[in-house]
Amino acid sequence: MASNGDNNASAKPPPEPSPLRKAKFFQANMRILVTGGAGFIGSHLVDRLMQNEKNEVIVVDNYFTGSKDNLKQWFGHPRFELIRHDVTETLLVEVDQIYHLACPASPIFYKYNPVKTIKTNVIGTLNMLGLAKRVGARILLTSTSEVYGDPLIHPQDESYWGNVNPIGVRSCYDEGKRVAETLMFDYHRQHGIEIRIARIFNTYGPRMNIDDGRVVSNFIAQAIRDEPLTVQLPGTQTRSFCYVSDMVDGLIRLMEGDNTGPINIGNPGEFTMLELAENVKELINPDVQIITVENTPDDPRQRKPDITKAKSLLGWEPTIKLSDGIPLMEDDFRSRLGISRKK
Ligand SMILES: NC(=O)c1ccc[n+]([C@@H]2O[C@H](COP(=O)([O-])OP(=O)(O)OC[C@H]3O[C@@H](n4cnc5c(N)ncnc54)[C@H](O)[C@@H]3O)[C@@H](O)[C@H]2O)c1
Ligand SMILES: O=c1ccn([C@@H]2O[C@H](COP(=O)(O)OP(=O)(O)O[C@H]3OC[C@@H](O)[C@H](O)[C@H]3O)[C@@H](O)[C@H]2O)c(=O)[nH]1
Repeated sequence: MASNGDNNASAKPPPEPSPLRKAKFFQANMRILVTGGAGFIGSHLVDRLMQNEKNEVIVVDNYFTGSKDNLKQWFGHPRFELIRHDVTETLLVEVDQIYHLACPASPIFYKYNPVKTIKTNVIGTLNMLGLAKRVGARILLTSTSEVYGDPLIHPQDESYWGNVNPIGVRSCYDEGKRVAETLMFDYHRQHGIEIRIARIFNTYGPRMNIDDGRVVSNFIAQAIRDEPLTVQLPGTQTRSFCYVSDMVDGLIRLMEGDNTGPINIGNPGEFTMLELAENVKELINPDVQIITVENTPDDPRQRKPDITKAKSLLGWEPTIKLSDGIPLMEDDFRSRLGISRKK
């Protein structure tokens, strides 16, 4: 039985996987569902999963923040399927693993229709757990560092219960993900479902929406367009940024390993938003201005993952530092914006 190192053993054994898994003469491909697979992290995950020719990948997405364009290299591939589907509706597909990512992640998008964000987190996760129960699939939830809210301990390890405003403008996401984690553990204890929970810290890289609103994409797009970098006040708030290929590696290790989690996956390198702006300015456009602008309510003041568990239980740690990741993302943004580097 998988464990997170704590005493969370389930009452029942997990459901049996498909009989094909035990077939003597026929080795079926691993069928993997990725919800939210047309989004930023999801599409990179799909690319990695598709590299293994023993994997069949099914993506479901409602294209709220994702795009078919992110998956176009796989259209027509015999091991790939794309379904337009909203996870708040039930779904029945025969799969062995479910990577459940579907949920808008950028604050401006998750606040846009907060009731829908809660439904996506709660009803969407219930639906995917129901599917996992029915077909005996292992399911991984992409939870978030936002479950720690505005953390009062630093860095954050997985034993910290968090400091979350239950009625604020970010609660649809923070509390939604907290309920999603609760549902995962209740299905695990009550029905023996094999679960994995990743608590993802801020992730960046190619394919982020250019007008996504998140800080790294904002600063890079602004620097390329010669627009001032908008540091939200006070500018001393911190974040820790993980490059997307490291993130995907961590998610796959978690899925394939024996630990339920929750496990923090993120890069412990910590920067204030002013430092991030300085870094982007230096790397992309030394002439660009940095200005300060108003912030939004309940913005966490500090965030940095303690990744002891990821290191010891998954043998994982990030390999790409911010100063190497920013130029990789710049290349992608320049080609999509059609703005080449100044001579
Ligand atoms: N990127 C980060 O920094 C970060 C940090 C913590 C957690 N996460 C989590 O990782 C996951 C992916 O994040 P991302 O950065 O790739 O975001 P994203 O917005 O690029 O991707 C989310 C995908 O889910 C789809 N989606 C949203 N609601 C849906 C619904 N109801 N039904 C079906 N599809 C739906 C979107 O269209 C999109 O393709 C999310 O669960 C997010 O909460 C991301
Ligand atoms: O233009 C900007 C945008 C943002 N910021 C600041 O940058 C920091 C990070 O903001 P982002 O919007 O990128 O992301 P947040 O850290 O608030 O939320 C993020 O973290 C956890 C994930 O689950 C969420 O999906 C993700 O968006 C905040 O302090 C914000 O005030 C700026 O200074 N300027």
